Amino acid sequence: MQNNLLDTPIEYLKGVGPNRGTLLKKELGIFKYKDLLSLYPNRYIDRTRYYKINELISTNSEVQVIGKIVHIKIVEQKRGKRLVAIFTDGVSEMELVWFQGIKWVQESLKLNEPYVAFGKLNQYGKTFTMPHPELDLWEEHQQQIQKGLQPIYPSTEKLSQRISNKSMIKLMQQLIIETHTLFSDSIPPKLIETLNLLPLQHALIQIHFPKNAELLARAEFRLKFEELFYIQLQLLLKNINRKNRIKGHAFEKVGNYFTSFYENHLPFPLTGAQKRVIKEIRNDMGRPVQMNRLLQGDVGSGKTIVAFMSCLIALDNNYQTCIVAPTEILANQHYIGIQELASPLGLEVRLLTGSTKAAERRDLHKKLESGELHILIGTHALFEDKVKFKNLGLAIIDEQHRFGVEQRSKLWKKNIIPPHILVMTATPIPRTLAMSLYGDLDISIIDELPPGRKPIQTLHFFEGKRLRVWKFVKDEIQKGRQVYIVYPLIQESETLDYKNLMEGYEGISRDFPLPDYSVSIVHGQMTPAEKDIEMERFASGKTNIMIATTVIEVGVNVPNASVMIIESAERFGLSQLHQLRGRVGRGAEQSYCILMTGEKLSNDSKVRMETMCRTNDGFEISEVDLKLRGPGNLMGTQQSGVLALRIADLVKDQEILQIARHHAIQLLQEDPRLEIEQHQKLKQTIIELSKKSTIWNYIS
Ligand SMILES: Nc1ncnc2c1ncn2[C@@H]1O[C@H](COP(=O)(O)OP(=O)(O)OP(=O)(O)O)[C@@H](O)[C@H]1O
Repeated sequence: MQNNLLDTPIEYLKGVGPNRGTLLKKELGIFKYKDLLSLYPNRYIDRTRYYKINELISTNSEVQVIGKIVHIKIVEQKRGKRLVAIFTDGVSEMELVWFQGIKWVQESLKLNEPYVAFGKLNQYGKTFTMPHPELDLWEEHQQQIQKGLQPIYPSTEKLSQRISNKSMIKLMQQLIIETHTLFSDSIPPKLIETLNLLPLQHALIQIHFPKNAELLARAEFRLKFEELFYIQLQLLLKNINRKNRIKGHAFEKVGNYFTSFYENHLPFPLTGAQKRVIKEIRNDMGRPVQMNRLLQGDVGSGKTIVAFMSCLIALDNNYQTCIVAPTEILANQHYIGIQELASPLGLEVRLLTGSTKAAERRDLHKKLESGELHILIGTHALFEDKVKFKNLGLAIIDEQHRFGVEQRSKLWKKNIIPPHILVMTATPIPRTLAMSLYGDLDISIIDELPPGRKPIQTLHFFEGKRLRVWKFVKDEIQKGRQVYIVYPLIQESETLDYKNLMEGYEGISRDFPLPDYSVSIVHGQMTPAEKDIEMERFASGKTNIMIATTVIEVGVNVPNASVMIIESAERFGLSQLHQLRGRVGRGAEQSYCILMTGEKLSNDSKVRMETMCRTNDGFEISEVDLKLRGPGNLMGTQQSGVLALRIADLVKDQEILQIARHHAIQLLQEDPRLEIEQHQKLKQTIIELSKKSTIWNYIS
């Protein structure tokens, strides 16, 4: 579809004009013919069936009835006037009612002429009424082309006042008449045949004006497939292009650091999954092509050691490495973990965050430039221009969400040959989202937990059971364990009665008094140094209880902490709950996660609590989260461009997405540059899409 007519400004369409045109632009972002064409209906109403009045049963459903108006009256009541038309099909009667536009309607109604009345039903006593029906003379009704399922278009309050659904249908009919000869397929004929897809022209007509449910389903499939297929092609092409275009360091050498660590200093045997993933990374880094790999693993699956051993590959080839984390606490945790692994090898590991002192920074910058510094760990402070590596060979980016792409590319600019990139995610991402958001990256998954872990037991308690929970906590502390208690808010919300952290702190200090118990507290309003001191007190076992807000959500590693209590758990999203729970279960002891909530829970909250109690599998949890919250919310707004799908839905259309990805991969295996004749049209479409696509900008 690349004819100029489809690029015509929408106001030129017959029936639109400047005023409606402005509204369409403002309210629905429809600027051109082609934008209107892809305004797909929200739903459809079956207008193939005509009801007799004595067949009507349920109210609030939309029905159409054939009959004649035999009498019109105006009824005056305190609340105002209404126009009532008695409508009969020869056997029974019902009432058509108008509260507005009474004069105009009254003048236009014709007595004893056959009409089709369509609308929602109400019932008063035994009488059915239809307020503000869509009323067509039978003769006109028959002439309308549209007789199957009637589309209901997305609208807004403002728009519906000026363009009714009926007018929208007329506009769409007009548009299709004018443009349908221009729709031509970009999907290669072979694929259309393999998947038995409706040709584009049919699909577009059927999506707007479906003859029947079966054709509608085929049209939907075709258009959803096409949308997802094009996105997948763009992502995969991006990956191929990058591999062709962007050189990388070939780290062929397996040297002393890696070997010595593997042979002499491994703190534990690696799991099969860790070994497999390290191999994948090593293969990637051994080739003269930039690595762009996503490392996914559930909480506690052991990503840190994989990250560290990847660093060793670069270091063995005389290149530096860095690890970037989204928060200071997380950067700090990485620093502690990596430092511990690195110390037997005599590596220089440093931490750079917003709170690093000037003198420390100066020293760090110097060592970074001279190459004395091997592994730099930090926050986004690492992206500042002043930070200059001698030779950065690998950048590991720990992300909660896919953000910071521009910043990431800043790292590249620091080198002529860009570093290999390993993106780590703290939260498992549902497969479909991973395929869409990270479809341009190669993916490694650690799908196995270290051995000997006892699954965390998760229990949900209502507030009323508080004493029982406290008794349990005391017993666990008695056994030498440590406990986290997490609160959602720092300051009391005016509107909602949630636990306040400080109040909680006071309460807990009372319920768990010195000298038998000691309590640490960490929250967002403390300085990083204050947080560190408190974390350290807890980590070293000086305190038994850590009270915190979600600052401890990711990255905290205190194996002796075996109880996690989450207060007002209904306030947290699923992935947050799962992350918090992941702070326990890191040692050999049986661990517990206790979800405390108020008595009244929304349905969503119930599902969240049930899911948490049912499973420890982060991937399963992220699927439920995706269903509850939708892709946009799940991944943050930054991705809205990528996820602004016109017809497909990443939750409901997972199967179609997989088919689309499969065929996109297959097609590019045969023809990685889209060079063969039958793919030219497709190539053109993809180029056009990529020009304006947020996907493209977003990834580069
Ligand atoms: N193969 C293994 N065998 C035994 N213990 C392991 C193994 N791999 C990692 N661990 C231990 O498991 C714990 C969790 O590992 P790590 O901190 O790397 O997890 P993670 O994947 O980064 O999770 P999170 O994102 O929750 O921090 C650590 O205490 C680590 O020492």
